[in-house]
Amino acid sequence: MTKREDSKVRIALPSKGRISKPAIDLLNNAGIFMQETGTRKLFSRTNHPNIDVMFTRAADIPEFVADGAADVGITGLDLILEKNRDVIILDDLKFGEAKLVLASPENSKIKSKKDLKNGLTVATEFPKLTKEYFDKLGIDVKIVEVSGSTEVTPLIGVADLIVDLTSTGTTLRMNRLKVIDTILESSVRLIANKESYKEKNKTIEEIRTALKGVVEAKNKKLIMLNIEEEKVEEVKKIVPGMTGPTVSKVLHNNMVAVHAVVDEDEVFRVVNELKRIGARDILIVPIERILD
Ligand SMILES: Nc1ncnc2c1ncn2[C@@H]1O[C@H](COP(=O)(O)OP(=O)(O)OP(=O)(O)O)[C@@H](O)[C@H]1O
Ligand SMILES: O=P(O)(O)OC[C@H]1O[C@H](OP(=O)(O)OP(=O)(O)O)[C@H](O)[C@@H]1O
Ligand SMILES: [Mg+2]
Repeated sequence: MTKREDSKVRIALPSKGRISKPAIDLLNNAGIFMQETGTRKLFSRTNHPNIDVMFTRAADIPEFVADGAADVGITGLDLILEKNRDVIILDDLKFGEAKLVLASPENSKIKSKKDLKNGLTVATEFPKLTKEYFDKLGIDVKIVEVSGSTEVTPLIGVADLIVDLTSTGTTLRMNRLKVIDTILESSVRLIANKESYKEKNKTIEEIRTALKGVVEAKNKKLIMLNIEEEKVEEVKKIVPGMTGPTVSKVLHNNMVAVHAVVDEDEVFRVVNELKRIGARDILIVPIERILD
């Protein structure tokens, strides 16, 4: 495919599957909105005249970005490494977290890595990563490439082992499979075409910054409270904040208002500790973006 000549930045997004909606939501939260929507749309303009979007299968995105059909793309690290295309990985977008694992049937003789031996058959959608894994171990296996439902292959006698993605572990359990080893920890990445990254650097960096701001804010809350001025040092110990909490004077009394960013899973502890030292009017507010 030849490289597009225009100066627009085209973003390749997964058209279906589990990372499609979160990828679109991420762009929207970063202030980039598709103008044309609909399940069968392949291209869309956005609210930014210099950015457009292309929808394609997640597995094809590394290829389309490498050959310049798109300038940047959003897809899983598993697919980026499996397809082995020459792209720049810009950022971890911290969704679509899954492990690529080697698994065997619960009743199999292969119970751990040390039971692996030459001649086994392994079914997978990831032949390259599977081959690299076994090559590293110096074990010669037969790899059967499948395009889905990998977990049933041991049950129907097609394979001794599988290499597949798992997140909750439900599919493995349902098919009576157990994990022998983790080959890769994957999540969704922002990738760029090498030439585009040079030629269209300003717009690509703007997109990257906008997305990063949303990713940074994801598991964070803004905490706001009022407290007596002399308690500020105690507050600082409880709420470390990003670059220290912001403290501002409240008129008419000896109170100060404190603002700080807190990890979502710290909120429970922080609120209880703040209340204990006399904090009042506590507000916990969602954050849309953090730009440093
Ligand atoms: N169980 C999972 N949990 C989290 N992320 C996953 C999981 N399975 C896959 N992913 C991530 O999502 C990417 C796309 O997988 P998904 O199965 O949604 O798309 P697809 O295979 O293109 O679509 P479909 O399965 O509908 O044909 C994977 O490459 C991986 O990065
Ligand atoms: O650990 P779990 O949460 O059970 O997830 C694991 C399943 O998720 C993926 O399949 P997906 O749902 O994308 O369906 P697919 O096989 O049609 O791609 C993967 O291929 C596993 O089958
Ligand atoms: Mg799938």
